[in-house]
Amino acid sequence: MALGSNLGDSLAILQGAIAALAATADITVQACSSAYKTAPVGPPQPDYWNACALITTQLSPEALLAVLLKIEAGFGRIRQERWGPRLLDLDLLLFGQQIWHSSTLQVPHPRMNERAFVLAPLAEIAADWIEPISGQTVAELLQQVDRSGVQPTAWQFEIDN
Ligand SMILES: Nc1ncnc2c1ncn2[C@@H]1O[C@H](COP(=O)(O)OP(=O)(O)OP(=O)(O)O)[C@@H](O)[C@H]1O
Ligand SMILES: Nc1nc2c(c(=O)[nH]1)N=C(CO)CN2
Repeated sequence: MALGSNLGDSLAILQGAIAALAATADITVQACSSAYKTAPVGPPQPDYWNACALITTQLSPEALLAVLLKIEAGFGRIRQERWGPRLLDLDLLLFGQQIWHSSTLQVPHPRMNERAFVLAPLAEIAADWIEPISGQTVAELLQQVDRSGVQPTAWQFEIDN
């Protein structure tokens, strides 16, 4: 899954979101990318901090989405404009090789293949994962996008399940 924040103390918020996931029953955080500083895609807004986390869960994709939305709300996520700045954004990218299409949930995330701010951190922890619609690995997808707006950093997140 993808984490993003461009309001408030973003690194602390992302760390808090990881801790909230680890503290959720039925969710184990297996790995986390380092933090990436990324230029905003979409309306002019502050730079983002982005990361990706690899989790295992017993939850269904829909139940997992509900957890993500609850954690976002817990950090004061106020939905103003689409693609506008936010304290915390949690997106489900892949759920194994499953493909989901409902009114509230599309997996794989429909815009992940064009987003260097997603693919760069994701390739750090899941380079060999296959995106089931294109059949390509995360590493291959990353090769196909412009990474100029994505800056890796040495910032590591703590994981304590
Ligand atoms: N894979 C997914 N991960 C997270 N939310 C999803 C997913 N698929 C659909 N959604 C739906 O998207 C809704 C809007 O999410 P949000 O406003 O955060 O979009 P966004 O993050 O601004 O834009 P984008 O979807 O391009 O990242 C959520 O309430 C959720 O119901
Ligand atoms: N750099 C960057 N740009 C974005 C991001 C994000 O996480 N990082 N999220 C968006 C809406 O999901 C829109 N634009």
